[in-house]
Amino acid sequence: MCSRLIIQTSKNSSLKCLERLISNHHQVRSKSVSVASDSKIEEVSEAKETAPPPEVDVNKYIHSNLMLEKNETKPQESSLSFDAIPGPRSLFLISKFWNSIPKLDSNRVIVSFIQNFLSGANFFHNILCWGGNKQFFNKFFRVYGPVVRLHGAFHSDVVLLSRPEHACNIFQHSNPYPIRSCLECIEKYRLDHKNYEQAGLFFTCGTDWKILRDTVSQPLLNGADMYYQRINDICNLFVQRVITNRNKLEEVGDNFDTELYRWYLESLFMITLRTRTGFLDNPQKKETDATAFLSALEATLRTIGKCEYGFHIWKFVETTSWKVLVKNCDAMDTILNEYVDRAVQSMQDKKDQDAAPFLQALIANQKISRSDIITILMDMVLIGTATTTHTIALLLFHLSKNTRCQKKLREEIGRFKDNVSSSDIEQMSYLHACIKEVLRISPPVPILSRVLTSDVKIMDYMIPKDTRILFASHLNSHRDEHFEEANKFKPERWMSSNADEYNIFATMPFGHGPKSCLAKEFAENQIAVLIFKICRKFHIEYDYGDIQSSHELLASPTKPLKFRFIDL
Ligand code: HEM
Repeated sequence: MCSRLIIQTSKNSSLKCLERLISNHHQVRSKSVSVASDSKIEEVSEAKETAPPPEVDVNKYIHSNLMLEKNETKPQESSLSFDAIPGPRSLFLISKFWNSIPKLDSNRVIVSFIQNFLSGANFFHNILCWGGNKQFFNKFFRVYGPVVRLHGAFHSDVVLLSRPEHACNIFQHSNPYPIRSCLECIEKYRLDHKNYEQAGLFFTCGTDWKILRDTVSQPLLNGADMYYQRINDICNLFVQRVITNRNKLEEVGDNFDTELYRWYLESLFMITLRTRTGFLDNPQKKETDATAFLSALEATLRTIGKCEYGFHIWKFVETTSWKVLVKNCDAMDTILNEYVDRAVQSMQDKKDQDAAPFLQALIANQKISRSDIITILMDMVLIGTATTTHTIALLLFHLSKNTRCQKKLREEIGRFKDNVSSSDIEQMSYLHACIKEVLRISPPVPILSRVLTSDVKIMDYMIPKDTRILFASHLNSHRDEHFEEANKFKPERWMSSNADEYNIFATMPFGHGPKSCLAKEFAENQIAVLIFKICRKFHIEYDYGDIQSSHELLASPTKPLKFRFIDL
């Protein structure tokens, strides 16, 4: 599996810069680059080649009822070439020009630079990845059909897909170590700026990724189970803040999204580090670690969008956005290190073997370094905050517009005592249906991305290994062919006896397969407890029109969350 690429350069360029150029030359993020001093550049696969990947039964990721086209499951037979896939002709012509350059120009470093800077498909990939624009995707599919190819310079093409059967085919052909390619600015921050050995769970692949993932998943759930009482307390604190912050009309201000961030971070650090961090402390007069962390996080989430869209100029020049990103990530990194130090110290002082199972599991694993612990926690902050709070905001909105659903949910919730346990939450089937439904209508991560690890045949087209795939899964949520009255908020659909017949590839809010969201259960549980507490206490209204999902890089609600929380 080791791919080797030797590139000669006559220029005496900076090694660091070359590393970047070469690693950017390829989309496959699993590889690292080492630079030889004799001006030869070698790319070597970082994956531990000696350890073959374990056999994985791909069928377990595929829904039993799923209808596959016969020719897509069989070994590849006759097929149309990759070049036959339709796509914008202008990109095709531009790519023809750029693809001819290596033959004319011996200086491939410059070529590599230009590739990254001007690659048409990279540009589109950056815009579309993680969300892009719904109309943009729809237009491509309307004009070119269900399989669209965006030609890129130097063969860096992107294929756009959306149909569930195509997703099934992609995931079925994925190997046990899938690769995704996005959020490159965070990857660069960690590898180049912080000089960490690994970029973190979200970015790594191969056996390194498997070690991180296996170490983290179960202890995260154990931590949540162990600290249920404290999760209750943190939600109660949040409800208390709502009561304090409401105006005379019982309406919260337009900083309610930040309030949700506070709640999420307080819960996350309680569960992972067994530490109270003070995000919900009142009043927040002076600057504390919590307030500094929160403003750095908000700035980071804003800046990630600026860095990721369009051309990635920051790969070569320190742009303003890049500097802002570094400053704020550094600030979070410093505070996170302090939190971890405190948690470790407290574990040692108390000699409490059961404390912080999450942190203990990480520390106990010799293969996990201190920087891995930081990147794991940081991924949970960066990915978990936006997705979890987005889901809660959109669910509150749908409940406010569907008073029948709100009433039904309250009836279910009323059957349980206020201090809720994990088994109570498990029994609340309508609450779970509401969460599933809001994730179907407005998935916080609307686009899934993969880099193909083998050739895959979609319809009659053969798509080669290493091609980037963007899968616009959110489009299916709004198609009546997959969900009756698809645009309506109908939690009941998930409780009917027919619910099993929905195609699992028609809605994938947590992604799919081995690299799907590692915190699905954790997130659903956190959301459930907070919604439980809110609906127990308040009737919810919203007077400012329709809140939708922004479909940006990390989706956010399109309107201020000025809910009315009316005492029951
Ligand atoms: C409603 C809440 C959430 C949604 C909808 C969501 C969705 C997703 C999606 C779509 C992916 C990419 C999956 C793929 O490519 O197949 C992902 C990955 C990931 N999510 Fe979540 N997520 C949520 C909450 C969280 C939370 C709370 C955490 C952390 C505590 C988290 C941690 C991660 C991590 C670490 C990954 C990368 C996993 C890997 O590469 O192995 N997510 N999430």
